[in-house]
Amino acid sequence: MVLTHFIGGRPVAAGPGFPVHDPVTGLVVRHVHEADPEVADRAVRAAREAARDWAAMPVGERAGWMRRLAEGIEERFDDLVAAEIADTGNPLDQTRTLDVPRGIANFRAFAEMAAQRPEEAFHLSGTLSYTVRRPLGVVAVIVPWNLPFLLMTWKLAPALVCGNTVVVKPSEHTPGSAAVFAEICAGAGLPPGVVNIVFGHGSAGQLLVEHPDVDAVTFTGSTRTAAAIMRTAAQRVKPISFELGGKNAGLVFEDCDLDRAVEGTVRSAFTNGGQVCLCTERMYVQRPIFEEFCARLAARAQEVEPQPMISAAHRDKVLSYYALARSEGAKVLAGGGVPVFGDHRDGGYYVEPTVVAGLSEWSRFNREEIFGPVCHVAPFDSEAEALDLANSSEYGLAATVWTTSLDRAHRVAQRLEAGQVWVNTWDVRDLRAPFGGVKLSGIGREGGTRSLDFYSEPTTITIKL
Ligand SMILES: NC(=O)c1ccc[n+]([C@@H]2O[C@H](COP(=O)([O-])OP(=O)(O)OC[C@H]3O[C@@H](n4cnc5c(N)ncnc54)[C@H](O)[C@@H]3O)[C@@H](O)[C@H]2O)c1
Ligand SMILES: N/C(=C\C=C\C=O)C(=O)O
Repeated sequence: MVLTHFIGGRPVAAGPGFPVHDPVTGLVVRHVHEADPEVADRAVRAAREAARDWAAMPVGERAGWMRRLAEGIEERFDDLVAAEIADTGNPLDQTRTLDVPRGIANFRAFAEMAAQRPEEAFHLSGTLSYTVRRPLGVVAVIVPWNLPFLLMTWKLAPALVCGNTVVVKPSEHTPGSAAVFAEICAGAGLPPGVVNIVFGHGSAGQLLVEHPDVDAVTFTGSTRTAAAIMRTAAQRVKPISFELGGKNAGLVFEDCDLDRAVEGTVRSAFTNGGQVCLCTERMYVQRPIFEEFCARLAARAQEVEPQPMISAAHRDKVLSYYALARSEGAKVLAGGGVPVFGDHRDGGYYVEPTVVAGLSEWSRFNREEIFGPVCHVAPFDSEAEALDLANSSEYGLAATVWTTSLDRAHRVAQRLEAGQVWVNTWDVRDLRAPFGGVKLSGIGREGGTRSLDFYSEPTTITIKL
């Protein structure tokens, strides 16, 4: 069975098929149709045809549709979990407690935020100005493979509730949960054409970005791809929202709760095999506790259950950084290679959770996003030095600070060049808060009213009273 596109509320089997591999075993888990220009155009046309009626629907009614989609996700929970695991090899626990539940949370959160959002009004010299908001129109939603369902629904919920229709292009590595979601949309009776899903590689995404009838692009993925999308979108000055790569820093001060700092770093460095844009790849530890922190993190890294990389190519990329570290004289405190299981997983794309030290700040290892279960640990002496080290990156997505000093927590967090700073915790997400990165980590913010601002355009109407 080849996964079909979902256009105008119906399955569409068109375009050549391509294989998707199970990262756990390396075996082919499914085949998917690749969208060609005709398929992409058909999907955009279906979205356009549905756009007027969907935009005209009162926001309260659209919020009701978001709640129905959340119910549909709940009803198909196990199918979504199975599809996500088949494509990503993610652990069952993570998929059941994070990946799929966040899909439900995304739809419910944006249903409430949109339905309750006030409009603005201003009195001035005998006039009243008020705002109304209109959707952008047809939005291309292009998403990556690392948290496929979470990230797709993070974009879909606000885009839809604001009255846009969408054409989604999931990653070529992880089509399964999007295909189940298509069935959920059809099962809920969502008006045909409101959600369209086309599969394929980057070229399929490019077809959407360049399509003249796509009004805006929302993208989560690598900074490199974003640059290509930006060049294409620039031809028609399309609004873009970018959630991109990171090279996130963690600052561990000597006054921290060391148990919490070590456990928090185990999570922030190794969750999802380090394949989360928010993961920490650069750790800076105040010198008095540097040796103890390294020893404890290295010991814990050896207890972490290895998780597969999404593909053989990505596994090889991560291993190339392990080799680079060794070639540059790094001290490998834990991991650094490929785990041997002696079972079916030996055909998969696994790497060892790894901790290294002793590399220059300017090593490629410490400058480039690796996107694997690995971090480098370096000492620092002063707070100012720690901030300079953390802020030296071209990226600025997230950071963590470990300290028991309230003054230091606020002072340091406010000086970090990042879109999100966690203090004594990691990856706690309030969906109402702005989310996104600075520098090479993104353009714009999503989350809360920021998402509603991106997915709709205000008109100011001024009336003589
Ligand atoms: N900031 C965030 O919230 C966030 C979240 C998850 C992942 N990421 C980043 O995503 C990257 C990993 O994901 P990835 O490897 O799938 O990224 P990627 O950029 O290779 O691909 C992302 C998506 O874009 C599509 N694509 C590729 N080339 C395209 C083009 N020229 N035009 C249109 N679409 C194109 C891909 O098919 C895929 O669907 C990492 O850099 C990670 O940091 C960021
Ligand atoms: N966008 C979000 C997470 C991004 C994860 C990056 O891999 C989210 O939690 O809403």
